[in-house]
Amino acid sequence: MTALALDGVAHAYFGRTVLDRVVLRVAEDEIVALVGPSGCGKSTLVHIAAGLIEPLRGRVVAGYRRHGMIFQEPRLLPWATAEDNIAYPLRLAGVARGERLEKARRAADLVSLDRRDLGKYPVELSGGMRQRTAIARALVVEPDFVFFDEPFTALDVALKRQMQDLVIAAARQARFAGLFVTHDLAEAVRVSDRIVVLDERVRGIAGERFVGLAHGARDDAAVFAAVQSYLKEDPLFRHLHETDERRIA
Ligand SMILES: Nc1ncnc2c1ncn2[C@@H]1O[C@H](COP(=O)(O)OP(=O)(O)OP(=O)(O)O)[C@@H](O)[C@H]1O
Repeated sequence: MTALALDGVAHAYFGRTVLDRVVLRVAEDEIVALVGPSGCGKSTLVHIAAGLIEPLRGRVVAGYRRHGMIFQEPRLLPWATAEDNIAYPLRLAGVARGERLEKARRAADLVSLDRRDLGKYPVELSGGMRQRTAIARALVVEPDFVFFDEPFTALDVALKRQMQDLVIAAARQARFAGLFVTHDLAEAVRVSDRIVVLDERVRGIAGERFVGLAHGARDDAAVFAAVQSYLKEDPLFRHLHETDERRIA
């Protein structure tokens, strides 16, 4: 079953084509990472896929029922507590308060947010807790698809690692498919089943690789070895190596 299909998607800003004839499928339960150097169109593509930008040409077919979205900044409502922020999508959907809060607490448990922190306002939370709150808000609607747009880029290395584990665990537990934008190849190897490489020279997808590691076997050493082998031996990743100065590996 296909959770998401992009067919011949094209987009341009002020007449400059950024994406052209992009074809991409995401299967049910599959997490696909979109990687590529800065400016190659990753965010544009994920925004089109999520329905936030209308493509110039082509179409997006959503096979999922409900989706969540996690951005680089948590984008929380400053005047609402963590709990009310998490429950907000349910409020918009007209869910009764009791059920809303119960679901918000369950989503908070999924991302290991402490119950004691749920009554705090965003300004009282650490950066990690704010991002956990944003993840819980995406998961509260029980999505079967989640869009991630560089969600952990602003976090420090240890926290980033924790959040990646959390996504992997949540994806397995809640069984959602996802499209995960990152410029960090190590992150792509850790969280995804398949890595799709964007290249601005082809205005779209240059190629893809399945991550041949079992989910339980993605420790630091295995991820590092996979990244090194992609960068050194696989021509598909050469332009990442050459052009992305923000690369971590
Ligand atoms: N709203 C916009 N108006 C004009 N140009 C834009 C707009 N958004 C993106 N672009 C341009 O389109 C290209 C692709 O941008 P996009 O943000 O999709 O790339 P990206 O791969 O996500 O980059 P990064 O990794 O730096 O976030 C870039 O050249 C960017 O400058």
